[in-house]
Amino acid sequence: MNSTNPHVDHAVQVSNASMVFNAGTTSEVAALSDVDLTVDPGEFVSLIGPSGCGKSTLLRLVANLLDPTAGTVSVNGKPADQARLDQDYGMAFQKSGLFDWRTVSKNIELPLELKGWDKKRRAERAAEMLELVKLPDRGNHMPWQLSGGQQQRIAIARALAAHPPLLLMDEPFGALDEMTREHMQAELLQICAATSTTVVFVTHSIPEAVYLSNRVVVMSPGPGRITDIIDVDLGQHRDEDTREDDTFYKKITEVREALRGAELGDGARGIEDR
Ligand SMILES: Nc1ncnc2c1ncn2[C@@H]1O[C@H](COP(=O)(O)OP(=O)(O)OP(=O)(O)O)[C@@H](O)[C@H]1O
Repeated sequence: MNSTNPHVDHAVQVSNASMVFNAGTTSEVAALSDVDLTVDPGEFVSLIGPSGCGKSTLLRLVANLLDPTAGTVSVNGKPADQARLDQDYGMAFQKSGLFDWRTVSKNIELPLELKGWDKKRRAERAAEMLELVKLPDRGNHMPWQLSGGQQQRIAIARALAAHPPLLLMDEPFGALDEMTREHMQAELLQICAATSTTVVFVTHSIPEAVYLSNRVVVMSPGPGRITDIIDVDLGQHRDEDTREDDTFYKKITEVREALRGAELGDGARGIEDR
């Protein structure tokens, strides 16, 4: 299944991290300032906040796509660069990032190839993942023959294919229609529960953050920082009825109020109430 080390206390630990782009120039941006965030193994944590508050930057630090200008980031108990080399996480970002010269199946198989899986096992897992994202007959298509939402589902299938211990997701469901989005949310939760996968998830949708998460991290811009962390406990077995629960609505209100508090004077740009 996955290689979560039960002796590792934290899946992700970000300590005193700051990120300044273009330091010392007229286009200097303090994207993150003094961010501390610890994510436990098996937890689902969402990052929410207005456009430009540093959500993607924080996720990119965890993925070791950026190095912080100050502070440290560790993943699975190792420095972030080592975790990247060890392929300790899967990623699904805003843009699908599929390779146009590989078929859909070959895209999904890519992380499995890197892990040395044999051809038969790779093909079986790719077929399983295509079923999961409800595109069972698209394996031999090229990515550019699919719609934007379908490409995004394939990117999610690829991120999940190797059942990595950690998933880093940046608005992965943003391009999907509402029904597919809710279906993917439910599937993601099931997979994560079955495989004890930890998830750090960036979203603009308050209900999505509340439905999925154990904790919702609220951020604010100028410079990007964490202003609130809200615990959510909707139980293990969330289903469609969960979305009608009083607790669900209460938590949505709590997150909305935390965002308002974080954004006083900055408006609620980019936050969806759906
Ligand atoms: N490579 C970069 N070079 C310079 N500035 C950057 C770079 N990447 C991000 N920034 C700046 O850092 C700040 C945080 O950006 P980031 O993309 O992390 O925000 P976000 O909260 O994910 O926004 P959105 O919700 O719009 O996706 C922004 O002001 C952005 O312009």
